[in-house]
Amino acid sequence: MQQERCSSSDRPLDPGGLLTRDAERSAARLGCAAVDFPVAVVLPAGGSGERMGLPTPKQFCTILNRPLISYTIQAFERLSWIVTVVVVVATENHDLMLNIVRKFNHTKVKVVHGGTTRHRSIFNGLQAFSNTTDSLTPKPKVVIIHDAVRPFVEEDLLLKITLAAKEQGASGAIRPLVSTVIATTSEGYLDHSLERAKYRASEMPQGFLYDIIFQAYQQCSEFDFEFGTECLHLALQYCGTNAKLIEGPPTLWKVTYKRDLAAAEAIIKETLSMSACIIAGAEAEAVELAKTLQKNLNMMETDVISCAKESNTEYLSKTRNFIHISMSGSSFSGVPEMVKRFEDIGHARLYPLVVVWVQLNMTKQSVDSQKTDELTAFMGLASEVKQGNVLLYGIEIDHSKVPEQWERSVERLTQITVALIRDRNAALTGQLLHA
Ligand SMILES: Nc1ccn([C@@H]2O[C@H](COP(=O)(O)OP(=O)(O)OP(=O)(O)O)[C@@H](O)[C@H]2O)c(=O)n1
Ligand SMILES: O=P(O)(O)OC[C@@H](O)[C@@H](O)[C@@H](O)CO
Repeated sequence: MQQERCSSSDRPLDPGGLLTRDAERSAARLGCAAVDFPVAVVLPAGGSGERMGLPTPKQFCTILNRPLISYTIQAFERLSWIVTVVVVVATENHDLMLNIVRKFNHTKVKVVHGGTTRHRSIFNGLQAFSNTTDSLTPKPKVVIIHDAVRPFVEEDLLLKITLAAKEQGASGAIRPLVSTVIATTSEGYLDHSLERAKYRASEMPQGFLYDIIFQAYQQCSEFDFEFGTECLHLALQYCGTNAKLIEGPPTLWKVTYKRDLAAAEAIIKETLSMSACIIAGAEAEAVELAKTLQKNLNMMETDVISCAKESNTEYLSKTRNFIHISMSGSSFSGVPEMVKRFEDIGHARLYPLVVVWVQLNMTKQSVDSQKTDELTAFMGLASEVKQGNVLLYGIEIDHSKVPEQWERSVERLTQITVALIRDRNAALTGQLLHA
């Protein structure tokens, strides 16, 4: 079958690195040689998240059943030129962090203990590389320091930060200020305001020649350790190294308050919903419905394939949303087979997959015991595959010879499908909705 896809030139950037695979593509895009020196990462994650106001430290709060820190780790781990990711956690969270490393197969991670402040935690992280006997933490040429609660960091920016740190000794991401900065008097009145255009917000990631930032931390004062918040300042004050500043995208923000967690979830769901694979089978009516659905799903990048066989593995690994169109009467036997293939390639390890099973009824369906049995079996299958992080939904649509009726049904099918893919709500799995 001719594979067809909708164009999606306005496709948003991939802020969480959820879809892009390797920095070499970005290196090529940036026109720069791939990184040919060792680069490591330190993710300070030893805080308690007081401003989040939740019992769980924000770095361990989950989005789609996965801790926030795992998204941040993945944003670095997927890059072939990053050797090690040192995660710095509070002692009491050591085992929790090791469980996350195991569950999500974070192979480049080394866990070390944090300190009472962010600077102390970062220094502890840097010291992990000074123990050269450990093969997992060889001393890097450049070290990237990045708050563990900033899950969205793109390959392109990381390359720019790394190459600038190599050349200049230090580099940091910045963003325009949204609010004006003012100085207050001790009585709580306005003393003066700063000219906003002259200032920027210091964000993460930041990059350093390892020797420079390690030396700065070795020299810095107790006051810096206790009250400081800026690594770039330490490099300048103690090593005379002036950081190159690089403007980053809006998605660099730090998850600090509850609203930030909701925003992060929305961005992740939006990123996961940008594409879909429609499996149509061979029946003419199913193929026709697949093509109409593809046309209607013009906000997504879609492929239509005949069946989820090995030969189409490339499609199965490219998206996390699958719409399986079956003629009524055919059981959903294709679903377990497809889910097994997902398991074999570990496709649902990091993100929940959505399978929308569309049943195209060519004749009016009677609600009888057979139908009830079918529904019960479908709910059972949905419950089973959910264990493998696959969300299985059902939609049935009655074929109609009346064009207007059929068009309305297909429109409803489109809307329900988009809603299920976007929301990934586990509570609706196993249901057989009606378009
Ligand atoms: N002693 C500390 C304090 C903070 N951090 C980390 O530094 C990053 C940025 O700090 P912040 O947003 O202030 O985190 P918290 O200190 O946890 O937040 P709060 O100030 O609201 O308690 C976070 O990933 C946090 O886990 C750390 O590693 N060690
Ligand atoms: O002060 P907090 O610990 O809340 O957050 C740390 C931030 O200040 C820091 O990540 C950036 O400003 C870059 O230095």
